Amino acid sequence: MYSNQELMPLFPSENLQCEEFPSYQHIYQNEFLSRKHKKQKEEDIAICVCRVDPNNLESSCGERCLNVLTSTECTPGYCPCGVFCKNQRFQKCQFAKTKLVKTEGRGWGLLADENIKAGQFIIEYCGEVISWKEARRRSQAYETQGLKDAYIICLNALESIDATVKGSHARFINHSCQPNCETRKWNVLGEIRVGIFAKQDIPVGTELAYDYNFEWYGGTKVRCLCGAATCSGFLGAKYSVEKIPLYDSAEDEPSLNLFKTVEATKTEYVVDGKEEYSMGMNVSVKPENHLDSTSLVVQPLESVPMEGVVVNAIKIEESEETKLYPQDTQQQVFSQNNAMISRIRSNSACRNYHIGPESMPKKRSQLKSNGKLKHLAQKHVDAKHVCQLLAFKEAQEEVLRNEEMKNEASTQLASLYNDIRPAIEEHERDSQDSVATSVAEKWIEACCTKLKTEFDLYSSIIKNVACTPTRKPDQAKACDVNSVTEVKYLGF
Ligand SMILES: C[S@@+](CC[C@H](N)C(=O)[O-])C[C@H]1O[C@@H](n2cnc3c(N)ncnc32)[C@H](O)[C@@H]1O
Repeated sequence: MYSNQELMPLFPSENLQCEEFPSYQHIYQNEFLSRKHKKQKEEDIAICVCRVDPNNLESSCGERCLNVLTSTECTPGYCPCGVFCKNQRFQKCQFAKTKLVKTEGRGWGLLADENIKAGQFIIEYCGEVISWKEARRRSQAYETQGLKDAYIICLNALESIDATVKGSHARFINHSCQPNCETRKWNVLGEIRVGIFAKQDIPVGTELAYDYNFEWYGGTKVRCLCGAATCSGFLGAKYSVEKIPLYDSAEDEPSLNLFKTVEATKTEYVVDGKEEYSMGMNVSVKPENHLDSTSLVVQPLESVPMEGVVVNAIKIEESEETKLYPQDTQQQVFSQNNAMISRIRSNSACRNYHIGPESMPKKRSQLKSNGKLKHLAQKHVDAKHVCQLLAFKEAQEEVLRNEEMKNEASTQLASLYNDIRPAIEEHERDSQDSVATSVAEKWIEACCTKLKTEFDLYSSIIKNVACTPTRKPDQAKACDVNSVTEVKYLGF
């Protein structure tokens, strides 16, 4: 942490007329460059169950409010606490008092101008909301222009906030490896916003700092002057930007067919005759209350057309095996059709749902020991082919019945996909953060039905293959697999 002596408060933040002072435009809310600000749909509004306590008005929508617990601000007009609601801090710009200071070696910084309590919302990190691609372009351009300070942080998997040209005072908060603040993401009227929150009680006059390693899209490596005993040496930190994994908590591992692989890199430097190193950067943001850490703030590959919508790079091996496991035509259409593995963050809990015909998480078993992907083509047993091998009519009928149910569920899922595609795509374009809960629920239900019917089919096949007498392969081949009734029962 910085001692007060190291800091030189020059003037209160409202007095920005100073020759030295960097030129930027002060803004009070994010400006969206590549899309419109999202309009919250009524069905997506999360309404808490808080009640106003007439004896304690300050307690309305406190820490036990359902919305607060899920890092969602209450929507005016919908909150049962009405004007007494305390959960609209971003919306009402309820910032702590801060002051700009000139630091030694670290440019400008932001100081607490009042005692701040642990957990308190301090200020919103505002700027221009841009795509990751634009962030990368700008970052390189700023570097080329020789800009020393970097102001781009991650907002979500596809977007960043750039406070270089336009921003709030949060742009002046410096990095510390032992920070007194942290960034948290909040859902405010359907948009994700980044706030700086106190990690601990912060006495007036203390410089505010958070750990950039979780946030920052810095360009060149900068020697860290935070002075902390645990200082990592450089800003921009644990993983190099180019090698950030796209981590999806639902899959519990980086998905290799979608994103670049992770490699913690170590970049070596010689500083003051000593060899030092920095490690790459991590860019996740902790949600309020640390309920989970599903925020995905990573760099998608160029080839990913939009968030979560990927061309499934499935390689189908041509072999005898494919006769027994022909690809389900629907599955193929889906795969070729940019199978959508969409990340839907529910309004409330930053949970991730997968939406899309190929919605099943990839299992660890898909990885060979050498780290390469096994062929990911999902195998679908040809039930009719299996029936050829079964000797009993009952067994064949059971398998075929289950197959029919599975096919029905697949067809339903396919038609539902077409029904909800516009809704999904609209949301993907608008924010990549939320899809109407009703859409997600419909989809999840259909996915579950399909999974259940698949399970029933495969378990009936396993059961019957294990328990029913089977035919010899040559006898089986002679049968007409399209009609069960024509199968001759040989009865072993
Ligand atoms: C978001 S800006 C912070 C405000 C900046 N100091 C200014 O004057 O505008 C980030 C930049 O501040 C500088 N900086 C922040 N923390 C630092 C630290 N601990 N050590 C050295 N430089 C730091 C780096 O130049 C970094 O690119």
